[in-house]
Amino acid sequence: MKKAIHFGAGNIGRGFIGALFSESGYHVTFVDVANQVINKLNEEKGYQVKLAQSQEETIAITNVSGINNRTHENDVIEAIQQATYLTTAIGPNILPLIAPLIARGLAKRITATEDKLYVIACENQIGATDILKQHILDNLDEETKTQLEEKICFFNSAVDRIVPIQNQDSLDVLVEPYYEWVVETTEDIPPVTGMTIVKDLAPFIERKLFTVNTGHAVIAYLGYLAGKTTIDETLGDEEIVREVRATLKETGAYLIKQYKLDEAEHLAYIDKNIERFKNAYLNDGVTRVGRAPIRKLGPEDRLIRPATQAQKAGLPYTHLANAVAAALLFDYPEDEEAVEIQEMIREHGLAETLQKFSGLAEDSDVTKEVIRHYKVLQG
Ligand SMILES: NC(=O)C1=CN([C@@H]2O[C@H](COP(=O)(O)OP(=O)(O)OC[C@H]3O[C@@H](n4cnc5c(N)ncnc54)[C@H](O)[C@@H]3O)[C@@H](O)[C@H]2O)C=CC1
Ligand SMILES: O=P(O)(O)OC[C@H]1O[C@](O)(CO)[C@@H](O)[C@@H]1O
Repeated sequence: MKKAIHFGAGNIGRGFIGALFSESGYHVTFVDVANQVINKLNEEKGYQVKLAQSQEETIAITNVSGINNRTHENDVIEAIQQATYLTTAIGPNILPLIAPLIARGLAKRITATEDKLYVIACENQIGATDILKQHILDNLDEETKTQLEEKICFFNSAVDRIVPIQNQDSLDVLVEPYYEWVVETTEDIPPVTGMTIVKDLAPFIERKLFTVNTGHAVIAYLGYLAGKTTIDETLGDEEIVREVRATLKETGAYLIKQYKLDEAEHLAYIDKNIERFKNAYLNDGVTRVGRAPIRKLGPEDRLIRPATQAQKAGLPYTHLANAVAAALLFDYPEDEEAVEIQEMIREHGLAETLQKFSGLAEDSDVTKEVIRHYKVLQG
């Protein structure tokens, strides 16, 4: 049986990527630090993926097991020897932490087999696999690096499926029915059900990140400010729906210009995604979708990059600036990054905060527009 090793047995790991490998006839070894999940995977050897929709539909996932990478490093290295695919869905900030162990597994593998291994990071981040690859290379000597280039293939990808926080007592995962997994390669690679291959990922990942993720983030931050709990509840507020659509028209104008997209098709894509967000069966919390605001306010991420790109192209970005202001007001005390932003604003002010986390010059037009909106939202 073909094997895949997947880092991160969380929502996307079990509910999307691991599930697709299992459906494609692979044995999936999940690697995670969550002992409870790993033990359950080894005891139950399967779980259900439940579709968040009115009619009940579940998919049985079989042929799975788990390894705890904190306590069983050698087992992870062994599993890397056996795998055809190595994937991650672990969070962009965790990639540097798992890279040293992956590097050890790859160093052993390239001396033992000519078989190719395909590495794909499935994270909400532009160039996540390139970033993972760099962290892996940083842990290898020059000779191993050269051998690695011949035998290990690294492909960037875009992953799109909404998977909310789950009941932690069960391995079962509730997911939205829709999904898209786009992988960039020109090679012929072993087929995986549900994987779409493209030669150039840039338009796909930017379209996805700056529509699905920008839209979702706007709802989360405005919803949080309005005292809402879930995404669908927030979208019951027509004023917020208008603001989301206006923001996505701004990212859309940039995407249409940059990638020569068909305008009508892109507007339909925006509408489709707003409908996806309204799925009440997901019961998706604004604090999950708004999580990790420092990452979300990063220069290349879903709010800042479309704003700075729009500004450079002479396109409007005022609704994006409003979204950034709302993100700066996300003071959820259980989110470490939200707490850090609030401390930074208190101690150093807004302009310095945006300079530090978003790479914006303190006197830039985007910064000025964000500060203007911040004052309005703050009331
Ligand atoms: N949930 C969603 O709807 C979507 C999430 N994504 C992306 O997928 C990635 C994963 O997101 P989720 O599955 O929602 O997160 P999650 O929190 O459900 O899963 C992450 C898993 O990684 C594990 N982990 C954390 N640190 C680790 C370490 N050092 N070593 C091994 N395992 C570790 C955690 O225990 C957890 O099981 C993120 O990059 C996210 O942006 C992308 C599309 C949709
Ligand atoms: O997973 P992140 O990057 O924290 O952001 C949450 C976002 O990603 C998703 O999980 C889906 O791509 C959405 O639910 C949301 O837009």
